[in-house]
Amino acid sequence: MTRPLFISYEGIDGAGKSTHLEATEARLRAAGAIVCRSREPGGTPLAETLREMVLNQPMAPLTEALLVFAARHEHWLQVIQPALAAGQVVLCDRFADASFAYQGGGRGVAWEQLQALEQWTVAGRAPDLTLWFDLDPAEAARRRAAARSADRFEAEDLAFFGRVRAAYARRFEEQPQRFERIDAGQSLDGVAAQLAAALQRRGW
Ligand SMILES: Nc1ncnc2c1ncn2[C@@H]1O[C@H](COP(=O)(O)OP(=O)(O)O)[C@@H](O)[C@H]1O
Ligand SMILES: Cc1cn([C@H]2C[C@H](O)[C@@H](COP(=O)(O)OP(=O)(O)O)O2)c(=O)[nH]c1=O
Repeated sequence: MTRPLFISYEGIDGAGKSTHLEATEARLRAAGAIVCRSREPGGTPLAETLREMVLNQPMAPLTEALLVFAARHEHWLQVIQPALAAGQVVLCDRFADASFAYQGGGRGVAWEQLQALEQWTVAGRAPDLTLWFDLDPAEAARRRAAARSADRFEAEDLAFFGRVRAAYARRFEEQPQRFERIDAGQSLDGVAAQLAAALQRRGW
């Protein structure tokens, strides 16, 4: 595989994105791809600094939205665009859908404002494929509690994650051709099989 490809991983915290990123990376490398793996917020030194602020410091919802899109602009210019231009496959742990889900659904920032920021920062460019790990917030909270201590987002309640999940569903409905919805409530093997099938459906 030599054509450029941009894949994002999305879902509420604890849905299993990080667990399955590696398997997809191995599959694509085995198919001959040069893989650029990254994450948001982050992926450049400045964007990682912004990530620390967003994950740890209290701030207004709009400030949060401006910072995640500022980090995305840096990441887009310095990492994603050059990798795609070089014919690489970009695997990104979250992208703009996360801002619609968390800052839009979770915090209540207007959808139109987020759409304007998306145009400003990445010229509205969306991933070629978004793997949406969809999971019930209560199950996600159980998995997180067993795995790690919470940051500013992970400390939010079930109602917050219910709104985040609903906003992911809205993005899914707005751009269905770009998404593959993964039932993340299944076993590890079940989720892996869904991922493999999703990539195969698209010829990857
Ligand atoms: N399908 C699954 N069934 C049970 N536990 C899972 C499953 N997928 C992931 N986990 C566990 O849930 C926790 C959160 O997974 P993680 O990949 O870190 O989620 P995310 O990156 O989406 O926040 C980890 O401890 C992981 O081992
Ligand atoms: C990219 C992005 C992430 N986030 C949040 C969602 C996550 O709670 C957090 C970091 O994402 P993530 O990397 O999934 O966290 P972890 O390292 O715990 O696996 O940032 C936003 O609120 N807006 C955004 O635009």
